[in-house]
Amino acid sequence: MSDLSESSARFPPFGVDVTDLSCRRGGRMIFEGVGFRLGNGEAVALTGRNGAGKSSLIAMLCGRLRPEAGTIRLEGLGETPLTEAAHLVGHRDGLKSALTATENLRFAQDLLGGATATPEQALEAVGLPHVGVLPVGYLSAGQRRRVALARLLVAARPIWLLDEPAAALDVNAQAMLIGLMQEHLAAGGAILAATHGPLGIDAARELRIGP
Ligand SMILES: Nc1ncnc2c1ncn2[C@@H]1O[C@H](COP(=O)(O)OP(=O)(O)OP(=O)(O)O)[C@@H](O)[C@H]1O
Repeated sequence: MSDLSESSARFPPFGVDVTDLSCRRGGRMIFEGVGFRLGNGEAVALTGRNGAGKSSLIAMLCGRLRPEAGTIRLEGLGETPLTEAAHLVGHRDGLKSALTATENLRFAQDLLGGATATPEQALEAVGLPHVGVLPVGYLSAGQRRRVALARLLVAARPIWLLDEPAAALDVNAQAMLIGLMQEHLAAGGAILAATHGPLGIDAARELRIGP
């Protein structure tokens, strides 16, 4: 696996401030009064039982779901909105099955801007140096997840929002993911990750939502 630390961005000081956030879906209150702050070098492990609202909270941070109440503010990055400061690796990987892994990553790079690693470097970093030419539809679940994670590396964004990022990953790939998260934190990035297991980042704070 290649070391991307030399190409990692150094992110300027920033903070995401979430205050008194409530979520209602399908007419039902999912959570209320959630608040936290996330800044440079910080990781939050978002936990809670199935249906507690973890994916919904991430969707709110991405601007895909409107909060019932509360505020989400990004400070320190000038006019950049949170939607452009954050990378999302969600439940659905968002990859196009007919395109190769390399093409998917090039597409993501063009879309997201802020190019850092090349698609080839990113695939090597996630332990997939040989699958770049295959349509993503041919890849295993764990390989697809690795390609989705490689998207984090082809465009520099300070905030990573990860929804169960270790899903489908084998033990080696879980260690790779922890390494990528550590490099991102060391570069001054921040991570909020919904997880049902340990995140593998010692300094991560836990934010538990729901009952
Ligand atoms: N589009 C929707 N319309 C109505 N209710 C929804 C919708 N999407 C999700 N919900 C409900 O919102 C609640 C929270 O769902 P969410 O996916 O955020 O939970 P989660 O904590 O991520 O769960 P899991 O651990 O199972 O992934 C659930 O009760 C779910 O059924």
